[in-house]
Amino acid sequence: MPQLHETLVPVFEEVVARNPGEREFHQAVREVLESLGGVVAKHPEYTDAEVIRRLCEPERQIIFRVPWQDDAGRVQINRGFRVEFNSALGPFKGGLRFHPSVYLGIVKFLGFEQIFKNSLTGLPIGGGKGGSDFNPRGRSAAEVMRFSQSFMTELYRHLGEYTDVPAGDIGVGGREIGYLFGQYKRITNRYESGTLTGKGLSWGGSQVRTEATGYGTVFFVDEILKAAGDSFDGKRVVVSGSGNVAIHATEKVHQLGGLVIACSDSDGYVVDEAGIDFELLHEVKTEQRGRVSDYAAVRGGSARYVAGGSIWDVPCDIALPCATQNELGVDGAERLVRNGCTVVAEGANMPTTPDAIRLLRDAGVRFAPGKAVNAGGVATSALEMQQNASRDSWSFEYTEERLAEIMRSIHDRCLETAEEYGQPGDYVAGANITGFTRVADAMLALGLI
Ligand SMILES: NC(=O)C1=CN([C@@H]2O[C@H](COP(=O)(O)OP(=O)(O)OC[C@H]3O[C@@H](n4cnc5c(N)ncnc54)[C@H](O)[C@@H]3O)[C@@H](O)[C@H]2O)C=CC1
Ligand SMILES: O=C(O)CCC(=O)C(=O)O
Repeated sequence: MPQLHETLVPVFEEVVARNPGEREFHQAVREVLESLGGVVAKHPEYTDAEVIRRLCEPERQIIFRVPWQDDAGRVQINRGFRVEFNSALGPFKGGLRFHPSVYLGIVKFLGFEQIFKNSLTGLPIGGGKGGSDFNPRGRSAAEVMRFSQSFMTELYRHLGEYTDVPAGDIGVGGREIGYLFGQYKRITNRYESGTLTGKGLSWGGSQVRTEATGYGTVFFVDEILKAAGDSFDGKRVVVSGSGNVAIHATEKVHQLGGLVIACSDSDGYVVDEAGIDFELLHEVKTEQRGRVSDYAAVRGGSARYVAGGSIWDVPCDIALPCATQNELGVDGAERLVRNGCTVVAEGANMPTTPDAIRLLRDAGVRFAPGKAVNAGGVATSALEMQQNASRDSWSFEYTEERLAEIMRSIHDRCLETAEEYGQPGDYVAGANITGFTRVADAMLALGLI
């Protein structure tokens, strides 16, 4: 494990002691602190003002009961969370995750990552995240609606376009945002569009928000390739997951001349040598709420379903983990390297374990972290807020060009910062230092908050 700068050792020890059992949160904090040695050495003012210790402590954490009734009339109780991590740059901003694995440590790791990601976008948004241990799998639309309404019945009092603005994440897409926004509007008697993003196009949503995280991921990889005089042309790409991010990453890879040959869900993966048909995948996974095994069954011929197993066994030039945290470990990384993969870029949040990241980088694989690569989703959410505030709506083409421009700028600033701190080509250091510096300077300017 890389050493921490001496002033950061007690900071990390304190994070572990004060947040027991929150493994993913410790992991996310450690990964950022490992990049900040050069920054604290150059800028003692950050340590003097305890900026990093303050950054590791959320401004506010909300945990609440979510009671709801299932279709059989039984009472169900879930736990809801919203961690409002840092608002130095703007209102708290970040998605809601509905998944049975959700607990405080997951929400805090996601909220912590979100601070630096949102800072990297250059837009005025702070960091937060929320969710529930509610499992939408197998639930009817009516059950999801009743759950979402109950969730919002508590959460609404903490939200607002200048306070805290949630969006989607795993298990929360356009349907759930609709139920949540409907309940917010009903309770507050305000059509406050800027309170949630990821809305439908006919009721305040933005063009490209649905596609933005996947498209942005691929725009970022395109910049990595261009920086080496290369392109997507003819590249074989493996994309894990098969949800919002994975589907739209697949679509954009195909538009740029690459071929996505595999995708997955938590039960198994599909290899499709003719290229994953993203429209069919969208139909099966998003519309019908099916599995990738259903995709293979409908697609027939070119598609082969593998139950269980690891998608990282599939030989590729570029790997895009787009499913969930810690899904790519040392075994998967070893296989990617052995099979000649040269670029790994994280569409998901923290999908690669620290050991796997080290292995990839030691083997010369260009590795880019989620907080930079997948920032296009939240950036387009901020564009949705701009449109809501000005009662305007932009065209698909204009919004996509803004997204592409933001991703280019994040990419270039990561490389420039990495160079400035003597780590040329290191996207992890570049993303962490660039994201940190903007927030840290704002925290210094705003006094002891
Ligand atoms: N939706 C967004 O705008 C953003 C999402 N992200 C991140 O991207 C990742 C995916 O999110 P979404 O696509 O929005 O969620 P989603 O709910 O639309 O899709 C998640 C997908 O991952 C699959 N999955 C879950 N666990 C898996 C496992 N162990 N192995 C393989 N597949 C698995 C699910 O079957 C599902 O297809 C998450 O890490 C999320 O935090 C990051 C930035 C923005
Ligand atoms: O659009 C947003 O506000 C949040 C997206 C998100 O949850 C993420 O970037 O991980």
